[in-house]
Amino acid sequence: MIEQLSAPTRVAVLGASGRMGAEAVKAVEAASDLMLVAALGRGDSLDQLATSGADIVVDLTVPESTEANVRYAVEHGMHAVVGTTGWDSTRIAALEALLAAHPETGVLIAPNFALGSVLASAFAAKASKYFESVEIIELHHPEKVDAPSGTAVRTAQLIAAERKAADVPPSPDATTSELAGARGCDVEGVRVHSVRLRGLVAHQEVLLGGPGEQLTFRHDSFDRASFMPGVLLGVRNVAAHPGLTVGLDGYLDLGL
Ligand SMILES: NC(=O)C1=CN([C@@H]2O[C@H](COP(=O)(O)OP(=O)(O)OC[C@H]3O[C@@H](n4cnc5c(N)ncnc54)[C@H](O)[C@@H]3O)[C@@H](O)[C@H]2O)C=CC1
Ligand SMILES: O=C(O)C1=N[C@H](C(=O)O)C[C@H](O)C1
Repeated sequence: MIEQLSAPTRVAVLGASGRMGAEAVKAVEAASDLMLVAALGRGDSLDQLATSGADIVVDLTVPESTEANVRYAVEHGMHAVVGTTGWDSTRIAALEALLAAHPETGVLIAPNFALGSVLASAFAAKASKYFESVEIIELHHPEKVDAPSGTAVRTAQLIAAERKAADVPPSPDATTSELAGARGCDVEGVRVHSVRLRGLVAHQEVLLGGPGEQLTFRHDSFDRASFMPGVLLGVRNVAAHPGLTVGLDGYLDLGL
């Protein structure tokens, strides 16, 4: 009997010469169920996506271009797995409207593809309602162009939602005099501090404080290889999840 093999999923990577894109190209090439059909960089025409016959576009570019890239993919019937930062509420709303007109298309926006990071953020959010105080410290390599990190914004949003649902008051803070930036920035009521330091890749601590105790959730990506299992998970699952999914946890069974 001849075994019927299913055709590999055709994948295009945008931002293929970047730190993440280059790693994603290698990961797709190494996966026997996937076929890399396009690897595009800045200045390449998006029409190469359509001519490549890609089923799925992986966007690892820059905040200025990611929205147009994803719009092109959706309008041309391709699913998208997006790691690029910069997806604020206005962009998300516009993408949701676009997807409503393309109900069979899936888009995953994953602020962080590292499974440990996704877990740390989810656990920290769940725990945060039991503590008076919460602050986030994110630490990254000095080439990073945006601050705070997309992961920190997402973590703060998850924390804020948990604390709001549980009627937890704002974190106590008596500061009345401040050198600008000393207390970080405010993301939905959560203070976020950004460190940029040579030698780092991507790291985050969520500090939870209560009377006489502290609980810290820390995650470290020491290498961009840490993001690749999540990228592949996204690529393999996005077609089965039409509409917009924000956060890789949407494809995981965290039981939280
Ligand atoms: N979700 C996640 O787990 C992770 C997300 N990121 C995010 O991914 C993005 C990329 O990060 P890096 O690879 O470190 O940056 P990078 O600067 O090394 O790479 C970005 C690449 O995109 C290219 N590019 C810019 N505009 C383009 C366009 N219109 N079409 C095709 N290519 C274009 C640039 O020339 C560059 O090669 C950032 O937003 C970063 O925050 C980074 C690491 C992990
Ligand atoms: O630019 C980076 O490097 C990273 N960007 C993402 C973010 O902003 O959260 C994910 C990870 O932290 C690495």
